[in-house]
Amino acid sequence: MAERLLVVEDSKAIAKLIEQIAKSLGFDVTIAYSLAEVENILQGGKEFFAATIDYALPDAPDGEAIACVLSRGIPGVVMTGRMDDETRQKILAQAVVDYIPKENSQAFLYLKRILHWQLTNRDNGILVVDDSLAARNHVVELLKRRNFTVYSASDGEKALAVLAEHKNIKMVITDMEMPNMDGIALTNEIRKNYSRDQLAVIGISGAANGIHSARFIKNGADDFLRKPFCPEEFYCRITQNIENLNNIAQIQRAANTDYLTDLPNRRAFIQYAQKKIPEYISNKTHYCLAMLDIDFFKKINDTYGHEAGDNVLKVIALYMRRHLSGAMLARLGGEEFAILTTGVDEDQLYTRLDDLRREISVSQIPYEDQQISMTVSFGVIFNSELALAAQMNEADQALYHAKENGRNQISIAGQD
Ligand SMILES: Nc1nc2c(ncn2[C@@H]2O[C@H](COP(=O)(O)OP(=O)(O)OP(=O)(O)O)[C@@H](O)[C@H]2O)c(=O)[nH]1
Repeated sequence: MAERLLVVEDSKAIAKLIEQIAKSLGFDVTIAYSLAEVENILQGGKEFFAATIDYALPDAPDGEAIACVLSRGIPGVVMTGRMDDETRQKILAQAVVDYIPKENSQAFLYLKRILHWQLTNRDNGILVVDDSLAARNHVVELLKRRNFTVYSASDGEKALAVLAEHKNIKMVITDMEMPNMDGIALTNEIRKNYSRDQLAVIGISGAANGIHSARFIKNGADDFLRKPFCPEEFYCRITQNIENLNNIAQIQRAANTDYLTDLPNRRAFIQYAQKKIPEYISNKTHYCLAMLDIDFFKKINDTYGHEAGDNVLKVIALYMRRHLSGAMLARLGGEEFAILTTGVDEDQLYTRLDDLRREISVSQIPYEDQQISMTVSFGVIFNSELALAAQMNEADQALYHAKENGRNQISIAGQD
């Protein structure tokens, strides 16, 4: 269900603009043009995910609407035409998500980013580590305002336990001096298991000189904040580090994914298989590595066109996902796919592959006013202790035999 945004704004033109921005992010929008309307709407009992609040309204010239909205527990972003320091201080003294000076069109682009973050930040876990309850609570409260999922710990040792338990944590904000394990030791421990691509660490210290910031960074932290810090600086650093991580994750995903089928690509398959196969061997887990190749795919392209061929590749990927959930499925390139999967025994693994083969062989893919039929062949190797490259080679040889023997069948490596 769409989240609801309350837009408090006396200018109809600006309210319309904010409404458009919010709708582009999927919000339902309610507009209030005055404080009286805000009170009226809030009495109606509707739930609001967040609000944008114009600082000056005809019946609330001095920011009175801010307190009214915040008192209902609605996170508020203040929009203001005033740029003076007194107004800024007055706004920041309240628990607002942010304030945006309405200087130019950049203000509305920034508002869009803020609203987007409010929606997506809940997927980002942040762990706050500080032995001082008051300091910890202050940081936790700032993060909650921005809708992050927040965890806390009172020292480095407890922090490591929380981190191990919650896989959604993307950032650790740690104080320097703490009993049991201080911030530097914690950062060091974290870096033994989590790379900077996976987890950001921000150090905090009250020390007047810069010695701690340098130590934090040299021990693997990504950034540093000196106490006391103002909320604006805090949010800028948090957001920048989280955005960096998300950008890296996006790039990594793109580098490991086949654009057409959205399956892992060859590189991702090899990386995964190289890690998993030794585990299967040492745990004596039954597994197989299989190559799947579409039969006479060139003919499908030649008969129906390349676009129809692309569609066939996508459908094959769908069938694979449906039949082999939990398996590593990849498109190696062209019309060749790879499967790495575990099972109860060889028979069960074989049956699952054969079910997939059979379903594909009776399926028909509608294309324009025609139906495309297709079959696939498999080469498979079971429970091999060979190196990955050799196993892939064996499975390829078996696939070659399946093709030679008439296609639409499974050929097992090592069997004639
Ligand atoms: N539509 C489409 N075609 C592709 C893509 N990648 C490779 N192909 C085509 O896949 C076809 C593969 O042809 P062949 O290697 O001769 O194999 P085949 O026709 O399936 O014959 P067998 O494998 O022997 O059954 C070629 O025509 C490629 O152009 C793709 O991403 N999309």
